[in-house]
Amino acid sequence: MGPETARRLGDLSVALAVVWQANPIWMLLLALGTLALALTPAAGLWVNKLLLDALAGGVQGASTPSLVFLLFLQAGVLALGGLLSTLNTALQELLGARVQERLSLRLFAHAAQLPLVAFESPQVQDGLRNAHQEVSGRAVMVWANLLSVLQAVVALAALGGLMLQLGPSLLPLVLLAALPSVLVQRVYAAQGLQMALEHTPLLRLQAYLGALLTTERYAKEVRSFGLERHLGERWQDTHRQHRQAQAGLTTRRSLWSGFALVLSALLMGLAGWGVVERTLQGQLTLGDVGMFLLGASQVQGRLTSLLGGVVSMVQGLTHLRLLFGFLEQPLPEQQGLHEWTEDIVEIEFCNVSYIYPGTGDAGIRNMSFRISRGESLALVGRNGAGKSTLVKLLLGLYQPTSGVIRLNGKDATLYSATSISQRLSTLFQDHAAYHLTVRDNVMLGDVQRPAQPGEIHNALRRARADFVASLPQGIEQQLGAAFAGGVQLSGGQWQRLALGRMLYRSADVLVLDEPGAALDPEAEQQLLNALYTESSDQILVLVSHRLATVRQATLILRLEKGQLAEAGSHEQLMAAGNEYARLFRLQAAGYSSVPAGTEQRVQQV
Ligand SMILES: Nc1ncnc2c1ncn2[C@@H]1O[C@H](COP(=O)(O)OP(=O)(O)OP(=O)(O)O)[C@@H](O)[C@H]1O
Repeated sequence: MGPETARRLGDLSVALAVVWQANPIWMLLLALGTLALALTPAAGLWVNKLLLDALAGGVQGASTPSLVFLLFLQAGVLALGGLLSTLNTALQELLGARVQERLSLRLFAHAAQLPLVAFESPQVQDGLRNAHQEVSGRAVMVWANLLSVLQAVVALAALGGLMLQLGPSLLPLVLLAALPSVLVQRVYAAQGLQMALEHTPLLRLQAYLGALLTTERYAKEVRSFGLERHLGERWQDTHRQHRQAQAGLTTRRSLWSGFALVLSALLMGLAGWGVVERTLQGQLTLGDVGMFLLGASQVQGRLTSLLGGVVSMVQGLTHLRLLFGFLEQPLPEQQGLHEWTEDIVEIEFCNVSYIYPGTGDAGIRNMSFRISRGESLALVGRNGAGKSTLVKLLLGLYQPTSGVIRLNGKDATLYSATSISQRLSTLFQDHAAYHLTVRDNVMLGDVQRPAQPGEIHNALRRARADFVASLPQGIEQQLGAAFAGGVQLSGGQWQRLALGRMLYRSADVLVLDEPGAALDPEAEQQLLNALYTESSDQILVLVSHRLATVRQATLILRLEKGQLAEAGSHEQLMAAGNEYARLFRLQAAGYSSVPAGTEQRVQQV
């Protein structure tokens, strides 16, 4: 057995185990129903032959009751087949939904454990997209395909037995006639899958462009920049590329299928001529002719199902490999890592560098500093200086390329990232706006503890989210445009909720990346003043471009091109008189001076 076959068999057993775990009784019922269904074509055919022979005999005086009995028997076989098909379809749907649920949860759990840096890679995004598509009923389909193969084998054996009664050469001819179509199906199914895989990045781009045109998040910008047509054309371009490739495949498949059908009709004609000849010679009855005519197409149908079932099963397993391959991807080593259980009272970066994979030198280099409980750290610097990268390292979202991050003097890499992150709480620059209720937006900050209304109100009060009181349904108010009854908030209001979420979590370290992004300067100053005083038993980390808001920080780090350019308190940095001092004076002058003539113009307005 080759490695490819061995892997397929391995995948088959995993797929069947998944279905079994979803519901073993339904799985067995489906097997029983399918095998019972396998016997109905031969039974129908045999009753049909008896009926035709009885009718032919009737001319010479066959009994009416036996004819009626045979008619009822035929209707009964038909009805049984229909019932079994309906039952099987229902079982497949029910099983499919259960399997989808279980596999989706496994996929989400796996994706959640992937390191952020893997998540940011386009290859992983492609893999995730492909894997996500396969969680639907694919595993159940593989089981159904396997059953349909068994069903076809049983049905073929029964039908073949009947056909052999008509002569030895008929069955091989009929079987041969089904082969060309199956071969064409096999070849083009493989090519279709290959194309789907090659087109994954293109299809993801297409879906992304479609989302830009249809989701509320981008609607504002798309309209104000008039991007509808431009984005629509780019979407159409990706769609056209995929459509053209697909059209080529469809055309070739259709031509070959047509050719296969003609070949198959010729072979069937040959077999039919044999039956007619023997009937004319009196060797076969009218019932036998009827049995051949119906049976030949039944045998063809079953053979097509048999080979088609094998093809679909192999194809299904190839698709499932995309999912299994994703789930088999190694996750960061968690074994041997300790659970972090202490309060974090000190963070130390020792010569820490982090370079983004594949970028050469983007990231941060040789960062060293220490900050303790009750102190605050401010990160300042131009766009792209490395502030957010440093924050992500501190949050454990990235692991240092070199150097060590120490928490309370202990190497952070020896502890599980999840247990450390429970001690941290963050307000991200691009924080989420959950289109759920106000309560949800806050309590998502700590889903581990039961939500206490008092604590939610407290977090909202500390975040100065006073606007919640004026919402028609207070903290139960649905927010955003995604669902009915949602109230839309301003950028600053969403940010205050994100702040409430951060404060709701009782953390040792509070990290605020650009809290002033959506707050007016006064609100930002008030908020930070409160945080500087309220967080006396926490460590506060703040990223800001407004230097007025960082002057109270215990330690200010100015980053430049990924490196530490200046470090010290506000007073020390001002006394040093370098870039920080220059920028601070520049910003302060900007706030205090009113350009000449402005007052006069304002009065005129
Ligand atoms: N996911 C990423 N992959 C590759 N490079 C990145 C990634 N994120 C940031 N970078 C690069 O790393 C450098 C530092 O970026 P970072 O986001 O830390 O800057 P920043 O100081 O937070 O900037 P800003 O003030 O604009 O938020 C930049 O050169 C940026 O291009």
